[in-house]
Amino acid sequence: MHTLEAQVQSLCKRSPLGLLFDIDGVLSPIAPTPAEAYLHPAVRPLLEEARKWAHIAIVTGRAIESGAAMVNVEGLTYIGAHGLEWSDGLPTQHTVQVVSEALPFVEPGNRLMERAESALADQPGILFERKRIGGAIHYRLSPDPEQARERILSALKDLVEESGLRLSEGKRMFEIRPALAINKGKALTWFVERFAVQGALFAGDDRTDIDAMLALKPLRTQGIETLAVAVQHHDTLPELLEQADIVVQEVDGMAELLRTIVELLSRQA
Ligand SMILES: O=P(O)(O)OC[C@H]1O[C@H](O[C@H]2O[C@H](CO)[C@@H](O)[C@H](O)[C@H]2O)[C@H](O)[C@@H](O)[C@@H]1O
Repeated sequence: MHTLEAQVQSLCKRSPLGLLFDIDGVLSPIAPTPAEAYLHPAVRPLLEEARKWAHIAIVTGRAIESGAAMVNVEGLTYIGAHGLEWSDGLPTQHTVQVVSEALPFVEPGNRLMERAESALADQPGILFERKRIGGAIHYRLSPDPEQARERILSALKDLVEESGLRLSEGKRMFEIRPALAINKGKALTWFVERFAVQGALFAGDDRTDIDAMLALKPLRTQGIETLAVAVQHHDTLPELLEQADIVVQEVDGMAELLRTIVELLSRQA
């Protein structure tokens, strides 16, 4: 069994190196609402250092503009909406590319969010987060989260099926997404190919991050060294932990791991 340190050391020797991070629950502690979430204070300076030696991607379920505004480091690849939106650098300074297959879902996604807002208008503690395509329906602030979850599911099930979109689930929220085979796994594979990286680390904490962890596995057969990092919280899914090579505790643990990576890379340089 390799120690965490040995695994990280071995990965950091690979060049080019790719480091890919989810945001919420990984670089940013979970907050009551999306707008209240902020980057862990140690993370920004560490990413600014790490980008000197590695290709870095921020792979988030948030709309790209929202995720990038939180991280706010130039020179990284920003990938939003689970792989649908891309930007080479901060979207305030670079063009956002939207995956072309997703464009026909813009209007249906808007309509579905409108219908969801009407259908759930009387449900307390629900927050609607609009995105370019579809959006998220949060129930973290609901007085009875389990009741709210069931109510959202039953209100949306038929609407979603009729619309050609799909529902996915995250922490205390549902997401309306295009019914396309584009996810964080696809995004990770594209990023690895694009920069021809020989080592790739992905860190995630939630259900949609499992796609990215699974996408690391076939890379190993191509000789690419990979590391799947699970950031564990009280509510972490066992399915995510099963796919992880290493587990760190909470966002503090992630920040510590990032510090270790930066120290290793700077020593090598
Ligand atoms: O892929 P991620 O970067 O982890 O994004 C996943 C979703 O994160 C956000 O929601 C989650 O974090 C919020 C702030 O901490 C929290 O209030 C909410 O309960 C969580 O589900 C974001 O708002 C979503 O758009 C992302 O899809």
